[in-house]
Amino acid sequence: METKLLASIQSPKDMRNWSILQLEELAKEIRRVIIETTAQTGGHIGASLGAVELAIALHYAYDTPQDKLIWDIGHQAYAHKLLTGRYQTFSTLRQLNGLSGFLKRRESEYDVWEAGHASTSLSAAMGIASARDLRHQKYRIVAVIGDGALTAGMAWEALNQIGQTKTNLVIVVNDNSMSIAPNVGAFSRYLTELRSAPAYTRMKQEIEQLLDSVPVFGGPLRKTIERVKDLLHHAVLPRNVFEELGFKYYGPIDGHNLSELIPVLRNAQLVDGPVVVHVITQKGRGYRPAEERPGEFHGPGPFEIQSGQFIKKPQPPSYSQVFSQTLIELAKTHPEIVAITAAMPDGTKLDLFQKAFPDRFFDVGIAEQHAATFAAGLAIGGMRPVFAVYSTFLQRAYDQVIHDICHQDLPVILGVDRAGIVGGDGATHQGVYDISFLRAVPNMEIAMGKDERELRQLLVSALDRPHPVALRYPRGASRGLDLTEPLKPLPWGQGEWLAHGGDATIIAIGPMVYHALTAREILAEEGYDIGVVNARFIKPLDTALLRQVVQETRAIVTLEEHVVAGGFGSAINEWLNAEAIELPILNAGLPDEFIDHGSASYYLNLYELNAEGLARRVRTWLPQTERAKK
Ligand SMILES: Cc1ncc(C[n+]2csc(CCOP(=O)(O)OP(=O)(O)O)c2C)c(N)n1
Ligand SMILES: CC(=O)[C@@H](O)[C@H](O)COP(=O)(O)O
Ligand SMILES: [Mg+2]
Repeated sequence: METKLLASIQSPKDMRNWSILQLEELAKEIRRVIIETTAQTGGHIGASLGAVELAIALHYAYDTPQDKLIWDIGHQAYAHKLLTGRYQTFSTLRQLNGLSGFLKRRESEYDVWEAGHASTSLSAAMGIASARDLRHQKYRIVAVIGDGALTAGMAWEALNQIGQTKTNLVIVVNDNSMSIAPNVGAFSRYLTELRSAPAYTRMKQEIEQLLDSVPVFGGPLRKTIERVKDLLHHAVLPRNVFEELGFKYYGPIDGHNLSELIPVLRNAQLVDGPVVVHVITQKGRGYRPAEERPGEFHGPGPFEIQSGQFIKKPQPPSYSQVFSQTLIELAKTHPEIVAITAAMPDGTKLDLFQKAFPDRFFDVGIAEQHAATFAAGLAIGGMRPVFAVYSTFLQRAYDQVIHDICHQDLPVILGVDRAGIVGGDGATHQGVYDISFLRAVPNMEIAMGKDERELRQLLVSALDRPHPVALRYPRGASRGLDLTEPLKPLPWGQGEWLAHGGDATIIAIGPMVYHALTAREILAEEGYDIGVVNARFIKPLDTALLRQVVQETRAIVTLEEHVVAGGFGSAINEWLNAEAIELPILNAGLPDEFIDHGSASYYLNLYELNAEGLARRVRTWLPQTERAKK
């Protein structure tokens, strides 16, 4: 791949005196590198291809890293990575020990803000701007936020403050009219209207340029000119929402045209007060399959460049798919079932439900907090809301779960998707905290089946519950079990004693049960007698079953793909303590540290949570418990 220009850049400074033609050539090289790399590694190709010119123009117009460039989410910032010294290591994107798929402060001084979750950039920018102002510093700050991320309340909370304080801050609204799926909501519709009013904006810019060209001789005349401008705004042109909130607005601007972008970004820096630069881009720009199928190319796995076909081994359906298909089956006879997503119809596979029941499906945008309270309202109104949400994004809605769903004890079902280690997205996206934070909330019931068959059964059972229920299931393919048998409920609150064992019993949750069963076999060959319990329920615990287990076993091992702190094992510890049962207990789970990108199987092995690792741990631990007794 010929990448002469890109290879010559060690830092953005190296391209700051280049011509527009050279920059356009650079954009082509960057696109090729993004396409060829993500074809191997997978990753957020669509958004990143759409922001190539934007990244070039920003680093060209601003004196980064002295000036602070903040990217919302960070999934669109591959060009930023390539321009800031990471071209040589770019092939390690999202791989274990390689570059993060998002921004990482430890990776580069150009990565001012780390994210992964949406809509944090404006608050962060406002915080940095306040610190700058309080410390009488002079650098510039620019935040890039997508139209999707602008559907979140948090972004508006920040706009509310920025518009009032009038600090110097530039916000680039990167508008491609897409979230992961097509963007939704009234504000998205409003942006579309703004997009289609270029004549309005041009006219306004022309008037302002004309007035700006009048020489200013001091205060009174300047005031008059400002007044004329204001009058013009009101008399001739309606002010848009950003202007009403106190921002100067430039746009809409072609986000792929460097000759347009660079001068506007430079102008924006000169304005006293907050500015919005509204930039129109195309998701997947420059790679036909991604332009044509932007949803599929938001964050795919590896693909074949020529055909745009994804390279996928045939696999059983994902847990998300099983969840959604089961919900569809149930919805046929339960007209009260409605499904909710917060901007993840594809990832949660609720897009299938949407096709089957368009009127009973709601995509509320990147608005997990609203989604949770909206679900509570639906429950009050007599519907049976099912909010399918990634474990990591449910974190956003914690207060709503406590205050709106659980406090009122409403029968909302949370489909907690991506529960466990997620792989390439890494630390910001791991679904490894939800047991701890949900378990603490009164009325909440939490379950996780050992496989997709149990997921289906648990969903049927959850429908009969008069309380909030969280059903956890992992990312990726299920086990491939036959799912043709008629749907029937599981007895609520009951675990499954799969194997008896005197030396120790492993009490596991979710698909970890299968690792426990294999560990039992490995240890059996060495003479250990190990039992296995499929707990199924994290809350309430099946205490009747646990009481029998503790009478037959000399030690307990808990196993979960979740942090140990406050997790499933902690629930068992609490119960043992409450019952004054003195048995040695080993809590196998994830440590108290953020877990970076890398495959789930790698981390399960590293933390000795897979069958071999668990067998190793039990083998070392059991003799210690015996010694301790003596
Ligand atoms: C709180 C939260 N919810 C959901 C997501 C999943 N997510 C990642 S990117 C994205 C779409 C963002 O759209 P936009 O900001 O317009 O950026 P684009 O991809 O279009 O460039 C979504 C929903 C997330 N990262 N954070
Ligand atoms: C950036 C982001 O938050 C999403 O695009 C996320 O990466 C999707 O994850 P899945 O691949 O698990 O759907
Ligand atoms: Mg978008």
